Amino acid sequence: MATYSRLPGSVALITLQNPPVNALSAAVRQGIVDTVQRALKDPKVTSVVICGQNGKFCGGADIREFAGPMLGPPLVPMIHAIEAVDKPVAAAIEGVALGGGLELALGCHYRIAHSKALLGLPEVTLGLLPGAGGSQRLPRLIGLTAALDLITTGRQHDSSFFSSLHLLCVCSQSISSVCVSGQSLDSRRLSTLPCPCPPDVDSLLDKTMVKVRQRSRGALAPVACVQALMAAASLPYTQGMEKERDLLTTLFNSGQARALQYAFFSQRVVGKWSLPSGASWDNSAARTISKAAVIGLGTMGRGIVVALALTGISVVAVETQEKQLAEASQVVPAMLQREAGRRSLATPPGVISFSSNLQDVCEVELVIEAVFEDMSLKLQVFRHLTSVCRPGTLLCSNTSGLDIDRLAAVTQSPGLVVGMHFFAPAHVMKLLEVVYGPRSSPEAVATAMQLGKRMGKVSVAVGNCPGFVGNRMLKPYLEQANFLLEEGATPQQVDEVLEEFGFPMGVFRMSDLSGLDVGWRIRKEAGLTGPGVESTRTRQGRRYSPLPDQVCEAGRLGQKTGRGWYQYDGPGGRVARSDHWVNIFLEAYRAEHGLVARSIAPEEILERCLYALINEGFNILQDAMAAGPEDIDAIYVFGYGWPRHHGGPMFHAGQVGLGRILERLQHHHHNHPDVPHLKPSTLLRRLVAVGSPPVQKWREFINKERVHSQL
Ligand SMILES: CC(C)(COP(=O)(O)OP(=O)(O)OC[C@H]1O[C@@H](n2cnc3c(N)ncnc32)[C@H](O)[C@@H]1OP(=O)(O)O)[C@@H](O)C(=O)NCCC(=O)NCCSC(=O)CC(=O)CCCCCCCCCCCCC(=O)O
Ligand SMILES: NC(=O)C1=CN([C@@H]2O[C@H](COP(=O)(O)OP(=O)(O)OC[C@H]3O[C@@H](n4cnc5c(N)ncnc54)[C@H](O)[C@@H]3O)[C@@H](O)[C@H]2O)C=CC1
Repeated sequence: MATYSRLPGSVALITLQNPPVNALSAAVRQGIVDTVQRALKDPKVTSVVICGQNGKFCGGADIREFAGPMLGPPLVPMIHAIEAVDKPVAAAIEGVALGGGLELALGCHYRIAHSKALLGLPEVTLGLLPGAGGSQRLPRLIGLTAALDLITTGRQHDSSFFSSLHLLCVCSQSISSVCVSGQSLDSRRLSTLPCPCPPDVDSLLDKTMVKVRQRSRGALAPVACVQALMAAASLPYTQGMEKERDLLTTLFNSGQARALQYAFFSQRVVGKWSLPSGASWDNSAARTISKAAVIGLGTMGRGIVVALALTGISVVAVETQEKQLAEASQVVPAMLQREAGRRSLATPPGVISFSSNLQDVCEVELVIEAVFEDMSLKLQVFRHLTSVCRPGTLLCSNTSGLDIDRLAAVTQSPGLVVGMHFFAPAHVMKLLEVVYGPRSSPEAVATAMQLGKRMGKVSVAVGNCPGFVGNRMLKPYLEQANFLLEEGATPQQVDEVLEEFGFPMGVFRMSDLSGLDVGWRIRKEAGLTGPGVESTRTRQGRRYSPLPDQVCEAGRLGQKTGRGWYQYDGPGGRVARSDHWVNIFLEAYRAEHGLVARSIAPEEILERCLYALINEGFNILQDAMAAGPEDIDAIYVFGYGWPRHHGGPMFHAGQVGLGRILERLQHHHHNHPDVPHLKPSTLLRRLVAVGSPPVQKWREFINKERVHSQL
């Protein structure tokens, strides 16, 4: 709702009230319409101020209402009516003015903001465009060039940024006084202004269109945003608004908008974690960490040190290899400086000390181990840590998938051991899997989750199983990609199909970037390859492709060696080019194993890679290794480049139709009975049997089925 009060004198104050962010629900919109009418009718009122309760102006349209029928007064005529009134209306912005909130402010005649307020039009991130006049009013106020950038990226900025664009009349530490009465409002109605455009407007629009198509392949909203701004640049306001409405209607009814809105809420759902034990975010206290240590300063350890230091935590960084230590002590401060600059932090706040002696971690409150993926080495490090650290120190491992319980078992306090699985580069990637074992205490989980949040990560609590959630699902995906090569595909063909779907990189380009030795080491650790293991296409009772092992044996470890599934300009090169060597190698491999190459359709490539991964997601939910589909989807969107406009693998399964996924898995499993990952999961079958409920209902269904022992 919105409340009305008369300030001493002649100012009417309208306060939006809809905690936590005063979103424009039907009730708030009705409140605005009613209170503006009241102010107009009151002869004593000469000006109106609109503000938000609890120091927040408005977080935009109420996203929760998008799923139901539109009730209450529509936003566009409401804002238009405000702009048309003959008493000056000012928006007094504190906290946030986002989306529809900023559009409301653009309909007001004046905008003043607290210096710490955050403003922006993030609709594109929800699969929409600023459809309450924002795409037409903003460029008329700040010019086409700046509006294109803001609307197509959805970026949010503080008041000083918007002051410099003349969007705000006042930006100060206090917004208690506004004096706007007695001046002509003609020039204050943004819909009446021309849209300032640069001389090369067509070229600007063309270039922006190319850029947005490259940046988010297959996403509809950024393209529609550019089209709406083209209309603002070339059409009168009324026609521009018609274009805005048409584009918004198309977007609003698209699966992409539903996917992106689901992704918004998933990110928040995973913060409200709960464990099978009943421990959860609201009943488990977290410790605040101020001193931490990182063990092993390779690829991951360096990034983790930077991520910790950026939050103001003092870090002891330990590395046993002299050369690695010397290199890290040069590289890490530079990485820290660069990242602090990128985040506009004046000076990196945390203090880092480098050491080759594990004894130096004795004073810290939390340790993150990031040594090689080798269980016996990790056990040795954990034994050592438990003997040198103070009692009560949290011991965490960055392992990609090894058993956290085994590590916990060699320590004095198994309850204080959890996995903190970062993603490379650890100071940049948003995802953190927090891995709990049966003995991990709620306090340890809560502390790791909160530490992740402090580092700006999306932290997801996951159970302890090989590969945890993300890598466990990646395994069948990679496996299918390798099988497709055996059957006749090339790395480029597979990558093109996956990139067309929206992944920033196909599976082979991604593997080259991560380093092919990472998986090789894991397969060796699992006894699947290495000296003494026979080079057959069946291992441990199931189909196995030795292709990636043989590529590594040829010294091709990906970008780092300048050769992998592709060739690069040299070690560390970034541009992937197809490599004749790979084609010859694949032909020789197929001949050796009596395989006849066939032409494989893009649909088969996509189905086999994605549905095998999704099927494992259902197995993970069934095993209670993830609390719900949102957890899996957040992991894939934030850690594995799953295109956000497809919501995440589990959401995508719902969009495709669970019946269809089941039918295709059955088909592929029939053709490849020696691939257990293609056998449809029991949970998937159960969901189809009960009529394929929407993804939002799965958590409840799974819990019920578990109680009745159906899973
Ligand atoms: C605001 C934030 C920056 C706050 O961040 P933080 O403090 O970190 O808190 P959070 O945990 O993120 O959030 C707290 C809490 O609030 C909930 N929440 C936040 N924002 C919203 C919101 N806008 N609506 C509802 N709920 C919100 C959040 O979920 C949390 O709750 P919890 O989940 O229970 O924990 C940050 O939250 C943020 O960035 N929020 C999003 C801001 C945003 O994106 N705003 C834009 C919204 S879209 C918009 O405004 C759209 C438009 O302007 C277009 C006009 C729409 C017109 C209507 C549709 C008409 C359709 C016509 C065509 C169809 C016709 C036909 O079919 O025929
Ligand atoms: N590289 C990746 O993309 C990811 C790796 N991981 C995991 O992170 C861990 C580290 O991986 P990377 O950084 O890639 O390995 P890396 O090989 O780049 O670095 C490991 C470092 O640990 C050091 N080290 C070995 N034993 C040590 C000891 N006893 N004490 C101190 N330092 C020691 C090594 O000298 C080396 O510098 C592994 O468990 C890996 O599975 C997790 C996520 C992603």
